[in-house]
Amino acid sequence: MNTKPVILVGGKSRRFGSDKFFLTINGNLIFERTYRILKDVFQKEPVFVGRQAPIKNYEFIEDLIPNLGPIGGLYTAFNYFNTDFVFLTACDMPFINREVLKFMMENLDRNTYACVPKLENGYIEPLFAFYSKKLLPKIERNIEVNNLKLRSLLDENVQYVYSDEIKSIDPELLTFLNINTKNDFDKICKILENEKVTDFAF
Ligand SMILES: Nc1nc2c(ncn2[C@@H]2O[C@H](COP(=O)(O)OP(=O)(O)OP(=O)(O)O)[C@@H](O)[C@H]2O)c(=O)[nH]1
Repeated sequence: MNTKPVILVGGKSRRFGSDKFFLTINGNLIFERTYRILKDVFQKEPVFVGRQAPIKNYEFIEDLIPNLGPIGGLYTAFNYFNTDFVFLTACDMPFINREVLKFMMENLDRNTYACVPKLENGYIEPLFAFYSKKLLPKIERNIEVNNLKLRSLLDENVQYVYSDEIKSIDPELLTFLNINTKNDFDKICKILENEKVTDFAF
């Protein structure tokens, strides 16, 4: 199935306090790791959505409507790319797991509107998920009424990938860790020190 991989980079990093896009771990930019995994799995260039290009050699597109949050990035991507699906992820998730992504891609139901991880506590992970182009009219309606939660797109025809399946690949569900605050960043550095992450080669 034709999928465009998208890395969201339009956030304000208010809680973190400085631009998360340029965040490095052990001297390596997090987004470069994400980019490489997406490129390998989808066999096409990912695109960064949400800001003007701060660096060369990557494709960046600005949000068509600024300050809507992740749904604005999804809306922009569907307006630029005529693919069946967008795979949406964030620039602040340092441990995304290539095999989890492959598992989702290989099991993606072509008729679903979205394919989203669902954890044991019922929590879903809309920033590591596939979205069908069929959702575009709903995205437009929701933006019009200022309903900006990605979760509000997920009320019908959703394919869930459950945590027992994901845990068999990524036992600690590190894929979904994201960095919101400096505290989160410290925790993530500790996880690396303890070598819990086996797939963290840059
Ligand atoms: N394209 C785009 N991406 C966004 C936007 N807002 C947030 N993101 C991205 O969505 C992902 C999750 O962002 P959040 O942590 O929820 O928001 P943030 O703005 O980065 O951080 P806070 O200001 O602390 O909420 C990150 O990859 C952000 O770059 C937006 O308006 N447009």
